[in-house]
Formats: sequence, C-alpha cells, structure tokens
Amino acid sequence: MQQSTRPAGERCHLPVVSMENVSFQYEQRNVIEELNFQILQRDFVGLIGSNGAGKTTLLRMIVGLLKPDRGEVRLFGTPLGQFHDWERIGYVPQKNAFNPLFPATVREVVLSGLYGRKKLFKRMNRDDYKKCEDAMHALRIEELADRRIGRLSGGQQQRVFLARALVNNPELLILDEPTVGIDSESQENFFHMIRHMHQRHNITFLMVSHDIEMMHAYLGYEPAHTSGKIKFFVKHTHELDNCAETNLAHSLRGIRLAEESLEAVNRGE
Ligand SMILES: Nc1ncnc2c1ncn2[C@@H]1O[C@H](COP(=O)(O)OP(=O)(O)OP(=O)(O)O)[C@@H](O)[C@H]1O
Repeated sequence: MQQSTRPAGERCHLPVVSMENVSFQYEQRNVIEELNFQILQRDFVGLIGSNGAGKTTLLRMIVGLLKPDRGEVRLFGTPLGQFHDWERIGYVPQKNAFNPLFPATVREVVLSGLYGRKKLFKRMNRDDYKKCEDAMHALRIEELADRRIGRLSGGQQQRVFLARALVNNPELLILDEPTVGIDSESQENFFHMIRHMHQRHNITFLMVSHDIEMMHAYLGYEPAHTSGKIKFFVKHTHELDNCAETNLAHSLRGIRLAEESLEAVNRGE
C-alpha cells in the first residue's frame, strides 16, 4: 500500500511502483516535490486532487514518458531507466475520444495493444487473436468487434480502451480519468467492472478520478498519503497477513474458460 514505511515482505505484496524522493518541475515550477510512496501488489490506489495538482504528471512519470528531476521511480523493483517489460503495464491515458472518421475497428484497436516494441514488425498469430477475443469478451464488447471505434458512444469507447490495456494481461493497470465525458449510468457500470477486476483478478490499480463520491465509496475517506495537493487513497483486496489463503489470480482467459465450462454444464454436456 502507501508510504515506503509499509512492510513489503510477503510474496504477494511486492512493490509494483516505488517512488523515492521524487520531484518534478515544469519551467522551474515545482509540480511534484519529494514524493515517497509505494504501491504494492493487489492495491487499488486512487489519486484525487484539484485541477493542476500534478496527477497526470505523476502517471506520465510512472510510465516513463517524463523523467523525474530528482529521486527514483522503480517498477517491479527495477529502476525506470532499466525497465523494459512494458507489457506488464496497461495504461489508459486521459481523453481518448476518437474522430468519428477514424478508420480502425474495435478489434483492430484492441489488437494494437499487443504491438509492443517487440511485436511491431511481427505478424499477429492465432494466440494473439485469442487474447484479443478474450479481452473483448471480458469487457462485453464482442458484438462491437467489427464496428468502427469512432462511431461508438463514449462509454463503449472506454470499454474498448480498457480491453486494449488489458489485452496483455497486465499486472498494473493505470487509468487517467477513465470516465470523463460518459453518462452517469455508464460511469457506474465502468466502476463496477473495475472493482470486480480488482477483487477477482491479480491486477494492481492506479487511477485518477474526479468522481470523488465513487472513489470514497470504494477507497474510504481517509487518504493513506498526501503529497502537495495530491491525495492517495488506497484499498487492498485482502488483509496483508492472509494473502497465502487467497486464490484470486484468475487470468482473463481463466474467466472465459470458467464461463464456457459452466455453460457446457448447464447445457448438460
Ligand atoms: N507540458 C507542460 N508544460 C508546462 N506546464 C505543464 C505542462 N503540463 C502540465 N503543466 C502544468 O503542471 C501542472 C500539473 O499538471 P497535470 O496535468 O499533471 O495536473 P492534473 O492534476 O492532472 O490536472 P487535471 O485534474 O486538470 O487533469 C499544471 O499546473 C499544468 O498547468
């Protein structure tokens, strides 16, 4: 969970993101100052802060798009500069809305989540298509697979971006205001799905949201840590001392296979 003081000894609570004395400035103006914070496996960390507090800047540092001026960021224990396993991280940046004329289909957008640096010049194989179908199934967007992304509603597009981020089965999912611009019912469904994934899958979450009610409802009212104007709210899926007893590490494909076998049982096969 939160500050670097929290014990991180257990096997299933290894640090996913560690920030030590991290500072960042834009044009000599401090945005992040001396931040010390650690996110452990199975945490759900929600960042709340006013406009301009530095939340997006922080996420961009964590995904390696900005370099801290001072201090160190580690991902899965590896200093950012030496970290190459980007498929372990899914990132849904802010404001994804597509031009309605954008020609890609939903399936193509989800598949593009597999084009890591390694895959860029490789052909997709059958396994890649299977991962794509699994991610679309998990997000309930299979019927939209051949539709153009630009012609979908905001809420449907958000599901597509989430499927794209999930297609590599990431261990850390980073979401920057994922429900901006979508109606309240779709927002609620989206949060419901995110909470389900946190509780049932072996995924660590880091999410920025201005939906304070929703954040408080899931993460509580007391921030685990505060840095400048950013508040860090944290929920862990299970108690630190009983993780050995949980068996929550389902993969996306796992849900699908389980559902398929349940359907087969129901059909009497
Ligand atoms: N490229 C940039 N150059 C200079 N200043 C910037 C740049 N990007 C952001 N800033 C400034 O840095 C501060 C933090 O911006 P950031 O986007 O991280 O805030 P935020 O907390 O994500 O805000 P919001 O809730 O509005 O998305 C703001 O004052 C912003 O104006």
